[in-house]
Amino acid sequence: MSLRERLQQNEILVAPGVYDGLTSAIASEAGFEALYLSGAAVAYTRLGRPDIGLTSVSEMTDTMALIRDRIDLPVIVDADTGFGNALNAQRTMRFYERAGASALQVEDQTFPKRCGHLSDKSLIPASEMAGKIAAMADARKSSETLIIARTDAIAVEGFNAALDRANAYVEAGADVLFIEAPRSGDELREIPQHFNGRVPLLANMVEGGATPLKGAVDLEELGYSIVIFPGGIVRALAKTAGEYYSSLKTNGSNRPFADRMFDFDGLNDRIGTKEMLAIGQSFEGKK
Ligand SMILES: C[C@](O)(C(=O)O)[C@H](CC(=O)O)C(=O)O
Repeated sequence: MSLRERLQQNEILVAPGVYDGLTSAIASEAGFEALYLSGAAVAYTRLGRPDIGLTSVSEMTDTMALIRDRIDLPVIVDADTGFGNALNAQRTMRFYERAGASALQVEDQTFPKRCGHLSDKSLIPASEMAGKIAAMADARKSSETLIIARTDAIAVEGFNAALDRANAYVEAGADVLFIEAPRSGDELREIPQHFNGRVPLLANMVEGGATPLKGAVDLEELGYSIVIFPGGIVRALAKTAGEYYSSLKTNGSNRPFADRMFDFDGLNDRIGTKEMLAIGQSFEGKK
């Protein structure tokens, strides 16, 4: 089922953040129907840096291609600002689509962007963003590749201006709206009331960010169609990694940490080593 078809169902789509083949494989095994390739998660893990526009379109495209080679689920990919103007955004559309993206999320910040939950953001004019969305729609090979328009206006121009921008982005051809960082339960509630089912809405849950955290059931009830949990996996893994390395440094051995990690077979089971080797052998005429 395409992402577009899935969004016609009433049940909210929960897309966890991923950033490589391993996280995608594990998330897919956990039973999710779609994944979110988070720019923040790529910046955090590959660069060890904040989400402030440092990652390139090539790094994101490579990551998308690796994920597509590993799993079959629809992947929503973070395209940040499109990595420049409308022409850059078209190139990003072509790259991501070829790498296997099912949806691109593009935002109206100036370049270099910053995480929507950091302060001091700035925006391009709404008309320029509308042009970027139209340019991306023009560049896509398949109308099944969705354009998710994000506005960061709440923090910069206020709540009503964000709604105005979002309306303009739907006019320009956005398939889904992502109003970034509502600051209260009221704002979170008012967004679906305003759009009243006219366009699917995405909610973004960032642990410790500007928006009160809600679960998928509550967000579905409010009227959201998609919820992403983009950076949760990195926050979980970074905590474990810190504890793991300090335990190894202190103890000179992984024995005290053994019940918190896979052993050799455990990890191989997780990533399907046996099955893969068997496929390889079958092509070598050994079985
Ligand atoms: C959605 C987001 O753009 C991302 O890169 O995943 C980030 C999330 C985060 O920083 O945790 C965002 O700007 O909200």
